[in-house]
This record gives sequence, structure tokens and C-alpha cells, in this order.
Amino acid sequence: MEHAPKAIDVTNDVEMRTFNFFTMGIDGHPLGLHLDMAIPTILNNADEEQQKDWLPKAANREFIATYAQTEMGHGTNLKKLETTATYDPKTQEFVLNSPTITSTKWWPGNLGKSSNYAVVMAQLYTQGKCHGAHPFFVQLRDLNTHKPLKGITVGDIGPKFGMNTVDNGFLQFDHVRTPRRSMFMKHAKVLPDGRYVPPVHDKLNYSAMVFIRAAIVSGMAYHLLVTSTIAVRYSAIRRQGEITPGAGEVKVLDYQTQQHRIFPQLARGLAFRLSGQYIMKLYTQTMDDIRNGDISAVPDLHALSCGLKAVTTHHAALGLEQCRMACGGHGYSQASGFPLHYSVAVGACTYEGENMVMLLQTARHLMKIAKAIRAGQSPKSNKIVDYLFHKGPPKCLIDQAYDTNYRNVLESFEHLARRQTLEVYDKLVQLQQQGRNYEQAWNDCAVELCKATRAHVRTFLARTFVEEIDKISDLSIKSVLQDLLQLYLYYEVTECATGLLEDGFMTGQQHKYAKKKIYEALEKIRPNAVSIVDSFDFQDRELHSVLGRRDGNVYENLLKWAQSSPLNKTDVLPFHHKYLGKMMEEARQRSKI
Ligand SMILES: CCCCCCCCCCCCCCCC(=O)SCCNC(=O)CCNC(=O)[C@H](O)C(C)(C)COP(=O)(O)OP(=O)(O)OC[C@H]1O[C@@H](n2cnc3c(N)ncnc32)[C@H](O)[C@@H]1OP(=O)(O)O
Ligand SMILES: Cc1cc2nc3c(=O)[nH]c(=O)nc-3n(C[C@H](O)[C@H](O)[C@H](O)COP(=O)(O)OP(=O)(O)OC[C@H]3O[C@@H](n4cnc5c(N)ncnc54)[C@H](O)[C@@H]3O)c2cc1C
Repeated sequence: MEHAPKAIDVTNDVEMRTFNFFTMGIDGHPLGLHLDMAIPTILNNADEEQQKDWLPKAANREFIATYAQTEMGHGTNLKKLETTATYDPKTQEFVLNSPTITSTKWWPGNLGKSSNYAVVMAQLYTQGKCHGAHPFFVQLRDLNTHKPLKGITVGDIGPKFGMNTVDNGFLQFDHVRTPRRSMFMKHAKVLPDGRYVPPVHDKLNYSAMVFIRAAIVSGMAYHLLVTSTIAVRYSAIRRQGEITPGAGEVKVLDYQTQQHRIFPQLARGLAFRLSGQYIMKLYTQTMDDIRNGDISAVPDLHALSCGLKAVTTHHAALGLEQCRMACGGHGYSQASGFPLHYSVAVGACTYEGENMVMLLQTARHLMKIAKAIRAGQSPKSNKIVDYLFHKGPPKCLIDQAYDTNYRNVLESFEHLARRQTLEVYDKLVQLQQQGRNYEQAWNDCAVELCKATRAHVRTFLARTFVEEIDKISDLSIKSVLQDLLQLYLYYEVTECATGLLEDGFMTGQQHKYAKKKIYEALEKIRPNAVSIVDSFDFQDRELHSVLGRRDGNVYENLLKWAQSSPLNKTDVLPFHHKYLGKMMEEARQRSKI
């Protein structure tokens, strides 16, 4: 008996995301910000009554909302946002206003044409006092005509580096009135008479950003695993040159340089995937804690999500580019899929907090820990940062036989993170003792502060990778993943070798040992590489790549792909005789004279 196809349940988040993903590709769609930021804001920042009203409608797509925070003049420094929401107790309304050109909201995804509502971040004024940026849920367009409401100017910001299926927009308010209850009131409130009730933690309004920063980690894993799948598969069919003269052309994947280019991206993709799961669990747990009145984990979550976001997006951008270059000329064609994946992935280096700014946020947290260490305090049973309090071995032991579960490699990462953190802390203190104020001293130390964050995040990623692989009980799977783990760890050792060699912790000999372990891992991974990427079970329609086809039939499909180009619809372009043809004809005539 035939069954009618099951309809998509639009209120089921996973079902809907999967559907969107396969039907609309990866560069975004009109519901992206609605699902990723507006709904999380409602969940975490609307009070019970507001949620009852907004959430079912949002889940049911009765409206489309976006997250409008960034302005033309300020994206990073939220304290300087210029949009105002001034409370008028007479009418119990807020008046939203964009006082300057630079206060124009600029960048929000799906704001330009799709959304009819927005979470708007605006400086809250009541009883003559500014209380900082707060979120408001504001209607922008008429629900029937979809025309902008009175006082609202809204539109698209134009083509971008990528993600051009998303209508990133601009928005201006000219004294637009919105009811008092359009302010998100779970944490802070404005009472009908205008009194302001502060939140228990003044950064709870930023929870949607924390959510996306955490989600980005898995997103970057996805991009890296997809692009390394393309590069591995293509390298397994591409033959070029000989290793043994006369033995015939080899698959380019047999070249050590090719493996060294691609396999670390695969390993990093897995590492990001495992840490992505960890941070998402931490996010969910922390949001539950907040609901129960416990905000103690907020700083840890914020610090870890900022650092992971910055490091994983940066490494994904570098890794994607390596995968592209590893595919030679065909990698530069849009048929490879790389331009699409690259332009989407690199946006994440900027959105949801510019990467340097994010590294510095984590460093802020590290400096507090350094202060506690220097004051002789004990660790507080915090799995993520406690290692900073402990003294590790005085010398690197990566080449010693005592290694169980890579403890000696992890100790090397811990050593570097600890040293970098404490050294930059000491420099901060010293500069202040020499007369610099804290902010000036901070700026003088900024590059070193970022290095401390990177070292700390490297330690976290590596430890999570080791711990998760250790939990696997299927030995055949475990052994393949252990090869990738070996590559990951020693590759990271060589990446931070300058820091490990700088203070004599690691010897030149040990550096050479790490390189040897990399080459050994590459060799072990090579025979399994295609099976590993096949096991991710990406569908061809996800890869968007002729080079990365699962069936390996690259060349015939590359030709078909080129032949289907609009330029090839006719043998002779319609305007040929008008321009190029005419030019050549005239030149020929002239040379005859
Ligand atoms: C297949 C692919 C899938 C991909 C995966 C999914 C992706 C899905 C696609 C999405 C598509 C694009 C979506 C883009 C959407 C936008 O880009 S939305 C706009 C995002 N904008 C930003 O991120 C702005 C960045 N700036 C900031 O977050 C803040 O201004 C800064 C830089 C953190 C500083 O904030 P501030 O208000 O000036 O704070 P300040 O007074 O300096 O106080 C700092 C204190 O607050 C704390 N703090 C600051 N922020 C927080 C926070 N959030 N929580 C807790 N504490 C905080 C600090 O730790 C510090 O604490 P203390 O050290 O003082 O104890
Ligand atoms: C694809 C995309 C989608 C986006 N979607 C949205 C959205 O949906 N909603 C939304 O509200 N916004 C969105 N944005 C905006 C985005 O969040 C901001 O662009 C981002 O937060 C960076 O802010 P900025 O543009 O002001 O950069 P700037 O802060 O001007 O950065 C410029 C440079 O200054 C440096 N810098 C700035 N401050 C400091 C500091 N304190 N210390 C050291 N260096 C500093 C930065 O590191 C950077 O190198 C999106 C952006 C992009 C690219």
C-alpha cells in the first residue's frame, strides 16, 4: 500500500532545519535569523506571558522575525549603540528612534525584505535615565500588505562577500511607538509608572549571541568536514605525476604534501565537532540553571564560547582554503563547491563578535584566573580552567614512554597556556606599576592576551578530543579515530612550537619527534581516508561539488557542468558580431590596407 508523503512539521525544529538545509542549500534563507536568533531570544528573554503569546506564533511561522542589533556605526561596542527606546508613562509605550545616520541598524539577516518583526536592541531611557541596551520585540511591516509601518524605513544592504540568499538589511525608526510589553521582560523590566527593575545579571540580554557562538563551533566542524570530504574524494581520483619513475601516475592523495594539507583539516573538523557538542550541552545546562535562579556558570560559558568561536572560525577559514588549493585548478571552479562553502564559513569570523574582540573577552576571564593564582588561591573545581592553577612537569615529555592517553601532549598545551596567561598577567600588572592605566596596559598587551586565549582554547579542544575518543568502546572505530587524534595532537604541537621552544620547555629534538608522529599518522590515515569521509554520509546535494561526488565520476560531470553553463546555450553569443567579431573584422580590414 502506498503512503502519502509525510508533511514537514514546521514546529519541529530539527525536521524544519533539515528540510531547509536540503531544499535551500547552506548560504542562508529567509527564516535563518528567525530560527537561530529570534526564537532563542524569545525563549531566554521573554517572560512567561510574553512567551505564551509570541512563541507558538513564532514556531508556527505566523510572523518572521530577525535580530537587529548592529548599527552602521557600531557592531562591537554595544555600549555605544545609538538607537533609543524612551518610555512614555502617559501612554505606556516606548518611542523607538534612530537619531543619526550611524544609528541605522545595518547587517541583520533577513531584515531587508523577509521579516515583519525584529528583536531590536536599543538604549532604554526611562525617568530621564539611560539603562543601556535592551531588547524589544517590534513590528516592522503590516501583516497583510507587508509594507513598512509608519515611521519605519527598511531595506536590503546590497550584495556581500557571500550569503547572498540572505537579505541582510538596514532599518531606521522615526519616533515609532510600541507598547510597554514589547520590551523583553524576563530579566529587566520597566513598570507601568516607568520604574526600572534591573536584571540579576546585566548580560543576560546577550544570551542569543551566546547561543549562536556555541552553535558556530559545530557549524565550523561541518564546514571543515564537508570541504575535507571534497578534497579527499577528489584527491583519490585525481592522478598527476609519478612517485616511482615509470610506475605510472599516482593519485595525488598519495603525496605526503597532499595528506599534510588535507588530513589535519579532517582532524580539526572532528575536534571541533566534539567540542561543539560539549559547549552546546554547557549552554543548555546554563540556561536551565538561569531559569532556576543560578547564574554562576554564565562567565564560564561566555568565556569558553567566545574563545571557541574565534579559534574554530579562524581555523575553519584557513582549512577551507587549504582544501581548495589542494584541488588545484578545478578547486578554483565553482564546480568544486569551495567558493560557496568558503564565503559562508568566513562570515562567522566576523558575525556574532569579531574574532579579535572575542579572543580578548576570553582573555579577560583568564586574567581573573591569573590574578587568583598569583594571590595564592585554590582552584574552584572548574574543569575548564583548573589546570591553570596546577604546576605541570618542568620539562616537556612528549617523547617519553610514560604517555597514557596523551597526557604528556596535553601537559605541553597546558604548560603553554599557563605560561602565556601568567606572563601576560604579570606584564599587565607591571605596566600599571609603571604608570599606565588598566585600559592602556590592556591595549599594550592585546596581542599577547589573544595568544593566551588561543593556547587555552587549544588545550580545551585537545583535552575534549582525547576524552571523547577514550569513551569509544568499538575498537575498530576507535583505532581509526586514534590515528586522527594522533595527527591532531602532534600537528597542534608543531603549530605552537615557537611558544613551547621559547622558554626551553620543549627541545628541538622533541619538536622533531612531533613531526615524525605527524608523518606516521598521515601514513596510517591514507588507506582509510576515503572510507572515513564516506562514513560522514554527506549527500551530494549537501556538498554542492562536482569534485566531491560520492561516485567519483568527476571528469564526465565536470564536462556536463561546464556545458550547462548559460554561456554555452548557443555556440555563438548573440552580441559576438556586434562587438568582438566586429572588432576583429575591422582589424583584419585595416591590416589589408
Ligand atoms: C551549517 C552552518 C551552521 C553555522 C552555525 C549557526 C550559525 C547560524 C547563522 C547565523 C547567521 C548570522 C547571525 C549573526 C548575528 C549577529 O552577528 S548578531 C550581532 C552580534 N554582535 C556581537 O557579537 C557584538 C560583539 N560585542 C559584544 O558582545 C560586547 O559588546 C562585548 C565586546 C562582549 C563587550 O560588551 P560590553 O557590553 O561592552 O561589556 P562590558 O561592559 O565591557 O562588560 C564586560 C563584562 O560583561 C561580560 N559579558 C560580555 N558579554 C557577555 C555575555 N554575552 N554573557 C555573559 N557575560 C558577558 C564580560 O565577561 C565582562 O565581565 P567582567 O569581566 O566585567 O566581569
Ligand atoms: C554575514 C554577517 C551577518 C550578520 N548578521 C547580523 C545580524 O543578524 N544581526 C546583527 O545585529 N548583526 C549582524 N552582523 C553584524 C556583526 O555582528 C558585526 O559586523 C560584528 O559584530 C563586528 O562588528 P563591527 O562590524 O562593528 O566591526 P568593528 O568592531 O568595527 O571591527 C573592525 C576592526 O576593529 C577591531 N576592534 C573593534 N573593537 C575592538 C576592541 N575593543 N579591541 C580590539 N580590536 C577591536 C576588530 O577586531 C576589527 O579588526 C552580521 C555581520 C555579517 C558579516
